Amino acid sequence: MIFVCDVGNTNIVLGIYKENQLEFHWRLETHSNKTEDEYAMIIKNLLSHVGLTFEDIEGAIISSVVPSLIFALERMCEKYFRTVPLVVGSNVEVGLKLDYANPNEIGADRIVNAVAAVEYYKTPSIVVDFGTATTFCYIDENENYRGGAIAPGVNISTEALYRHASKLPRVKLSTPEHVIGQSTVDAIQSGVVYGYVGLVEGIVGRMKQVSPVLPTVIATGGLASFIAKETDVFDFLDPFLTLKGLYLIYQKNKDGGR
Ligand SMILES: Nc1ncnc2c1ncn2[C@@H]1O[C@H](COP(=O)(O)OP(=O)(O)O)[C@@H](O)[C@H]1O
Ligand SMILES: CC(C)(COP(=O)(O)O)[C@@H](O)C(=O)NCCC(=O)O
Ligand SMILES: [K+]
Repeated sequence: MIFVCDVGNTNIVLGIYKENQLEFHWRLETHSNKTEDEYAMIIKNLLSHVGLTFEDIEGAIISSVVPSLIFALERMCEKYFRTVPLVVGSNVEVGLKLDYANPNEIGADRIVNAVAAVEYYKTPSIVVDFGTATTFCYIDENENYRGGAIAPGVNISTEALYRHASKLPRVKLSTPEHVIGQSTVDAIQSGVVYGYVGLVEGIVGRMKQVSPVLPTVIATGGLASFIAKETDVFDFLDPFLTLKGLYLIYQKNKDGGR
């Protein structure tokens, strides 16, 4: 079984692949100061809950946009799974041309998403990942990663509003009944939800305008299903795109590609 793990700024999403299928998946809170031992014990419990142990894990791959956790999770794999994990970004072949001023700068999650998009969907494509940030990545018809856009995420945008305006409360992320809000809470929900839908449709629309062929638009990330309910801009909703990409990269590299 193969352990796949994507560390985002809010959540760590992890899964177990067995015979090319994602058999189990879980979501943990990201704590950038947690140690390899702490994460190992959490994961030990999750595995045991589905009847697995560390010994069942034959290989591992990690992508992380939180640098301090790369080392901890690498150590965890070595110490508890007894396997050296592949880490996206360090000597791992992803099989995509990265057309970016400095390719080392690209978030590992964005690269992994692009790998999965190329494998599972028709290019050109736009991957929209709704996490702490919302990222948009354009992959052209020659399967080149061409960059994209990074916007403040849905939750942190809402958070900023409540933190910086004394009279505005923290509100639950929820679609209001009307765009014309009749209370402060309704008005904030309208601004956040419809504002965000506008942002997404706007960026995707502009990317379509500069794409020679109509791109396939794929949504992923923890908040994708929430936004997808409010717009028809997406062709596909694929919540596990990042884990799928990790498994593809694992397979490309497992036999000494490193
Ligand atoms: N099981 C879930 N279903 C729907 N939304 C979720 C779920 N778990 C977390 N979320 C939402 O997704 C957000 C995190 O999205 P994610 O893509 O994991 O972010 P990041 O990659 O930046 O850590 C959380 O803040 C939460 O609001
Ligand atoms: C843009 C991101 C913060 C998104 O991370 P996430 O929302 O998944 O936590 C991450 O991909 C990142 O740190 N990228 C580096 C900059 C870049 O991709 O150009
Ligand atoms: K992510």
